[in-house]
Amino acid sequence: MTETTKPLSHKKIGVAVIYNDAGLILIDRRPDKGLLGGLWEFPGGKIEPGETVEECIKREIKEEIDIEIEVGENLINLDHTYSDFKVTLYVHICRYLRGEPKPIECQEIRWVSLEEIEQFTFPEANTKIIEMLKSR
Ligand SMILES: Nc1nc2c([nH]c(=O)n2[C@H]2C[C@H](O)[C@@H](COP(=O)(O)OP(=O)(O)OP(=O)(O)O)O2)c(=O)[nH]1
Ligand SMILES: [Mg+2]
Repeated sequence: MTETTKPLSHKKIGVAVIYNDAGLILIDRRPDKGLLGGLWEFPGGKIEPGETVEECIKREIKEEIDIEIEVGENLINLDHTYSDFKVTLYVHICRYLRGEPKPIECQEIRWVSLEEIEQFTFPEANTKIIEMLKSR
């Protein structure tokens, strides 16, 4: 018997952990329909050809949430394999600058503390990110 295995698609994603001046972190809830539907995430999206991670993060946050941020240090880069695709998440710590957050591509946005974040369900790949944030 011959097994044909299609290579998994591999997405490279810039991810923002955005802190405001009160020390809260911005999270958003993915649409119910589609991939990882209804789960909470840190805002971000696909890195386009020719773009740096920092440029990607700034652009995605403007497009998806309509706020301005300062992209700071790299927290972690991590690979994760879901059942039918792979991701590499390039995660940066960011600072909220200005603008009223708007749920343009998500269903809900919240500012939460690191203690509260436990109560929200994130994709599997995020476990490590949250662990890293707690150990800082
Ligand atoms: N932005 C973000 N994406 C995350 C996190 N954790 C995690 O596993 N991901 C995954 C989910 C998605 O597959 C991918 C983000 O890509 P995306 O939301 O821009 O695009 P997508 O794959 O949902 O949609 P598509 O354009 O491929 O149809 O990274 C996270 O905390 N933030
Ligand atoms: Mg996205």
